[in-house]
Amino acid sequence: MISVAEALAHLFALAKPLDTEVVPLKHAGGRVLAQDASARRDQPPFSASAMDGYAVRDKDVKPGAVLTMIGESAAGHRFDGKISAGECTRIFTGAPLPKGADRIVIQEDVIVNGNQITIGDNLDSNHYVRAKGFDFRDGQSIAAPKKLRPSDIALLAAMNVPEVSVTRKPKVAILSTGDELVMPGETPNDDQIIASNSFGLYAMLQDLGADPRLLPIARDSEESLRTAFELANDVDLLLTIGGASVGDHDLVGKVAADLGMARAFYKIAMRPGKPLMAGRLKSGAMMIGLPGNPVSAMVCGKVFVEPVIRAMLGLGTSPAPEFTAPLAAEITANGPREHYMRAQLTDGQVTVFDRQDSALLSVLADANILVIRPPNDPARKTGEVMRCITI
Ligand SMILES: Nc1nc2c(c(=O)[nH]1)N[C@H]1C(S)=C(S)[C@@H](COP(=O)(O)OP(=O)(O)OC[C@H]3O[C@@H](n4cnc5c(N)ncnc54)[C@H](O)[C@@H]3O)O[C@H]1N2
Ligand code: MOO
Repeated sequence: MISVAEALAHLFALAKPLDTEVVPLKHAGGRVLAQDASARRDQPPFSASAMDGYAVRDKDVKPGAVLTMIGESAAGHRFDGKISAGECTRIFTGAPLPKGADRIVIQEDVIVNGNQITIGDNLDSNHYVRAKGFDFRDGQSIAAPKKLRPSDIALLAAMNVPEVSVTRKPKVAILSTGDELVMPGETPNDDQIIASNSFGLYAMLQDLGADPRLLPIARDSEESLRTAFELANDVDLLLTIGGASVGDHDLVGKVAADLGMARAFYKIAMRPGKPLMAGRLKSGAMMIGLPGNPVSAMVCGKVFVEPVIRAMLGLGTSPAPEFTAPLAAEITANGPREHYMRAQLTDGQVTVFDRQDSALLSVLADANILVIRPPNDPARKTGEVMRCITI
């Protein structure tokens, strides 16, 4: 059995960044920017008022001073003239600052009488002017690679960038295997259960910005598995679930090998997740064979599939980000496999759940972190600091 770190290194060797495509901005949220995007103008493109009030010359501003209004500057409609000594214009938020003006006095600070204003006694020192290029300059860029958040999309729009180059979404097929499985909503017989982790992985992949597809459940026969593998000829990654262990009906490894899969590894010193396998299929796609136990598949999704998808998206090769936090209660020694334990982080303290069987999805749903225990980690006392990842 290889270590988790060795398995990740194998996976990163298989997962190459995908090609790119150009998409309109409204479809770019959550995608990964593949080429730097540069502003096509200054923002604001002119010195602009930050408030509703009066555009004035700073040197004319004194409590009690009377200024004559010679026009108006509104957003989208600048005042074309020039302000001279003793003059001002009405101005609104976002409007271009007229020539000659270098300050806004807000309307709350003046008394208006016809076309004259009198400056009040309680002025603040703020000029309320946003200089040309105050937000960003023409040519300023957002550096790739970057997963585009809503705030990035707003910035790109302001930069007058209508479309961006992004990494293609990885196409991922999810294949559940087993005679015992039916789809949610179907009527199982007495010996059957509902396929679950396939749906959890589908949601995880959607969140990551991949393009997942659920294949029909394959039965525990070589023929059914072969047919299902063929349905995944066009994908970047095939995730199989179950049939990975040593039982008589665990046929995934054999069928994959028969179909020409070049295996990178099988079995890792990890709990849950021991029978994980990976390799390259004849089609060129990557395959990751996940263990069937629901929690094992989901934990392997977090620890292996998520970094693989990030690598395919061009976001680099790094494991799930870790942090540390102290234990709220003691825990017993770990066994020989690196253990990813379901736990709850509350008020900065970690409570590791007692029940860690890899069939317990309810315990996974109650957890908000996984605590990582190295092989043979000794018993740990309250307050000891543990490595954790968010789930
Ligand atoms: N003699 C041994 N037995 C087992 C070993 C071992 O080393 N020696 N390893 C155990 C470990 S650890 C794991 S993990 C499991 C993994 O086995 P498989 O990957 O072959 O998975 P299955 O046997 O097909 O299924 C296990 C379990 O999970 C349920 N399952 C499968 N797919 C789904 C799905 N899509 N949704 C929900 N539940 C699913 C399945 O019904 C089984 O209950 O092997 C141990 N055995
Ligand atoms: O390695 Mo298995 O995934 O413990 O249940």
